[in-house]
Amino acid sequence: MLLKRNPGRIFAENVTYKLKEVMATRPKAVLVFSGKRKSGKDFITERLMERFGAEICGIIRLSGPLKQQYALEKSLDFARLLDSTSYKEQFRADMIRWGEDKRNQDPGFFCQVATSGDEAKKSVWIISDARRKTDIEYFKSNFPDITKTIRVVTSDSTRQSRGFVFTPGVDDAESECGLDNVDFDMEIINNGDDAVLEKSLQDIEHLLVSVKILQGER
Ligand SMILES: Nc1ncnc2c1ncn2[C@@H]1O[C@H](COP(=O)(O)OP(=O)(O)OP(=O)(O)O)[C@@H](O)[C@H]1O
Repeated sequence: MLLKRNPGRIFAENVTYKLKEVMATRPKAVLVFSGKRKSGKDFITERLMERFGAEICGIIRLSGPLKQQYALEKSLDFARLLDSTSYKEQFRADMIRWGEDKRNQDPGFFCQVATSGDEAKKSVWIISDARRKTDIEYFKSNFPDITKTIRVVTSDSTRQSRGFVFTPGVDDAESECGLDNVDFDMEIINNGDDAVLEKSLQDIEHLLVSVKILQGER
């Protein structure tokens, strides 16, 4: 039965039911990737997404919401914070401080914001860029049985061949080194050997079959 449309309220019984369903939806698997700069996190997570399909998998970048939230709270132009003009330079130092303050108040803040969008409605969350222990703790504590941590391991020489140059202040900072001494559920060696990478992707595929997200072997 349709009820009268009323702004801010649910206006049909069957819609109420569907909305509740959406709000109650939780992922069936959370794959949390980390790795050094140029290790291949984006490359591998995009490969996985192509393999399993965008209807099943959402790629979620934890680094995404920082600028958006900062712009929102400070009433700034978000688009201009993203472009390559000098606009963002006026705010860079303050934005870094603001991000640290937010994390100190609530270590899961950016994880929570990043997983509030449309991609988070998919069954499999591919978190492409965990950088801190608190990122991993957030997913392990909120989704204990379904979170798998995956480290992309790549030799320095391979990273250099992909354009990596050690930059003091970046490559020795917490955002690069915060997960150096953590045990991961799985490692992917990504030194450019396709057969080795394929075997790791198959292992992830088997994992998704085992939790009944994928049906049988492809
Ligand atoms: N297995 C691979 N085979 C071929 N090219 C690869 C492979 N892995 C990564 N690359 C290439 O290496 C470069 C760096 O990879 P990518 O951007 O995925 O790294 P990243 O870990 O996401 O880096 P950053 O942390 O700097 O964003 C890209 O050009 C990517 O296409």
